[in-house]
Amino acid sequence: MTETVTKNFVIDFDSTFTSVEALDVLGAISLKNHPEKEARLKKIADVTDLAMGGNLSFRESLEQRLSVLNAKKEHIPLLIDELEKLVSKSFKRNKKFLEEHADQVYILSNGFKEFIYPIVKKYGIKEENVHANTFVMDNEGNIIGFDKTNVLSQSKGKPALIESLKLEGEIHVIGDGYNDYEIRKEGKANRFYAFTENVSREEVVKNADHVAPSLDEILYHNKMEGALSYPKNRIKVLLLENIHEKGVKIVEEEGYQVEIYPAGIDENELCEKIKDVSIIGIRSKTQLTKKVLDHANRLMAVGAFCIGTNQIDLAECTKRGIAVFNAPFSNTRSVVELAISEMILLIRNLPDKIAAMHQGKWNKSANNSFEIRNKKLGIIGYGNIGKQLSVLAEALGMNVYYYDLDEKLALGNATKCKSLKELLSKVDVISLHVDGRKTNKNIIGKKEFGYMKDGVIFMNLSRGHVVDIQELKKNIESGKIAGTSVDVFPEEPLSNAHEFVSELRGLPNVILTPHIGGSTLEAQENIAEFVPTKIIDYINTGTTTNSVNFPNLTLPILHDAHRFIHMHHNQPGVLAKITNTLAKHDINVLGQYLKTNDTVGYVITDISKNYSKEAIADLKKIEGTIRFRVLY
Ligand SMILES: NC(=O)c1ccc[n+]([C@@H]2O[C@H](COP(=O)([O-])OP(=O)(O)OC[C@H]3O[C@@H](n4cnc5c(N)ncnc54)[C@H](O)[C@@H]3O)[C@@H](O)[C@H]2O)c1
Ligand SMILES: O=C(O)[C@H](O)COP(=O)(O)O
Repeated sequence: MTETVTKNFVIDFDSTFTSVEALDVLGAISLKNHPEKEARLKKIADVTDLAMGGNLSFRESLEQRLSVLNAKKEHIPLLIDELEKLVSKSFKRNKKFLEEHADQVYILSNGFKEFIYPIVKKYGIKEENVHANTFVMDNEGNIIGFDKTNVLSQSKGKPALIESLKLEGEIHVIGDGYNDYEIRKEGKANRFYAFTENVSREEVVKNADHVAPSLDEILYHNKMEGALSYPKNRIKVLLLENIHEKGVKIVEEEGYQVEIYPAGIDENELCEKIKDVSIIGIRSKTQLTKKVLDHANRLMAVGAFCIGTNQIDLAECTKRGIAVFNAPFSNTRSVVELAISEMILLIRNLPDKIAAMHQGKWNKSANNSFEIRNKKLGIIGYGNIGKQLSVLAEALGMNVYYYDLDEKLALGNATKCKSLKELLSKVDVISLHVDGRKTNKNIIGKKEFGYMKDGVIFMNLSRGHVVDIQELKKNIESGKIAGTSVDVFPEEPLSNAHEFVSELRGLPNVILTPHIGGSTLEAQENIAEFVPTKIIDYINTGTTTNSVNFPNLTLPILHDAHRFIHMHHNQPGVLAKITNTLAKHDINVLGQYLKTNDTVGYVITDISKNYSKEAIADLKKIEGTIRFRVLY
């Protein structure tokens, strides 16, 4: 039989249990109306930093800080109120762990018991396990010093105190300061965790046995059950292509490790970078090919921070149990506004007129300038963008015609065309809004240009490969097409530093834009909020709402239960095998959810917490299993 060793957790208070230095907060309270408030607060913070980095003796720092604080007894309840709100997030999250392990949890602080104990007792921590300094006050309640006989007010006080406790078992110290590391340095602890959730000090991190960005990490490292099945700081996120800062902030605040990159990266580089990444965020440029996915050993989710997902090998993602999310509506309006503006510019021949003006040519004339009112607009692809364009164009007085592969409801007075040929031969302005599926390659080529009316306006804001560029060029040069706008190209530069190469450069009445249909700040902000929220929900609860490749399931939040997430190839008998395995291991099912699509099945089982490791092993072994994970 293996003997389990008792683990004692010795936790620092300031900037560890709480996210701040208590004396800084006390200073903000006690110096509220003091004329030297700012200078004194700065002095307190500077002195704290010097001491925490090991560059000033603790006693000296304490004396200096108390002397400028001007604090009184009556400030202490106010300080407690403030600090209660500032308990570190991962300590708040793991309250249950602290309560359940109250005998092994100690607070060891050079701060003051008068405010520490009232806060930590709410987390089940015992008074006798709280070791800290105590204030000395005068008769009027002014804080005039501290108990100098307390070992914690002396240099190397923490190791000395730990020694005096004569704890049985291992001692694991958790803290952000050099004085916490000193316990380990003096040989009084088995491990020192540099706690970096609130502050990271080079000198401390450098000496740590383990750097812990959260309490979850420490519990996971010790194989102890905390609030989370997996520490968020272990989840690496790679965000490419200049994703809006709001998106970066959301994933950072979730506690993930985030790396950002301003542009797209090529396949080989991506193969390297993606190896230990759990979540990748891309836009339209980054190609997530089978080769890249072959290197993605840990990938759980892909966020397409755009509408199109043709740059992602969705089938391969599904096969590997990687959920893909996009932002299906967040930039729709931006594309439509650009399309409207461009058709007005083109029908009035403005690109050439504007260019001429810049060369000093004044060409005032109504020749080849028309209104869009009463013109026929042909929309190819009547999806979200196509429909939105239909509504706005009609409001401007256009007669709308559309063609879509699928049956679509005609909005307003729009007229459905039975074939692409019918649409192309009827309309004055053509706007392409099909999706980027592979079979849409060159759907507009020689034959299709041949169906179009002379003097037509042609616009592509969908995907580059859907138009045969050589044929487009010929038809512009021949004058058949009177005006063109192209926002998307078969080959696009990887970043703003690369040259844009295209045969369309320099042609008359042609607007070329650098794939910016969806590039408005409003759209980018909406996308940056939408996509991470879906991914975080998926990671935390298994919810797949809005996933483009997984069956969509919206799941309840887990309360006091564990969740088994089983993803498998859609083949007969898997659900029965899951049920049998659960029964075989006597597992109490609290709820079950199932959804399948053509290729995969997604089964969620919420269960009581008691189950064996063998049950998990058996569930993973079920034939057809793609991915299995446990959440709590
Ligand atoms: N330029 C940009 O910056 C920008 C921004 C956003 C979206 N887009 C692109 O715009 C396109 C449309 O986006 P959406 O949100 O409307 O997509 P969507 O999926 O809602 O609509 C696409 C529509 O095209 C139809 N379709 C597909 N192939 C067709 C074909 N060969 N003939 C006729 N109809 C066809 C589909 O049935 C669907 O109704 C996508 O390619 C998207 O990637 C570009
Ligand atoms: O699919 C999209 O939403 C557009 O093509 C925009 O892509 P982008 O985010 O790369 O500009």
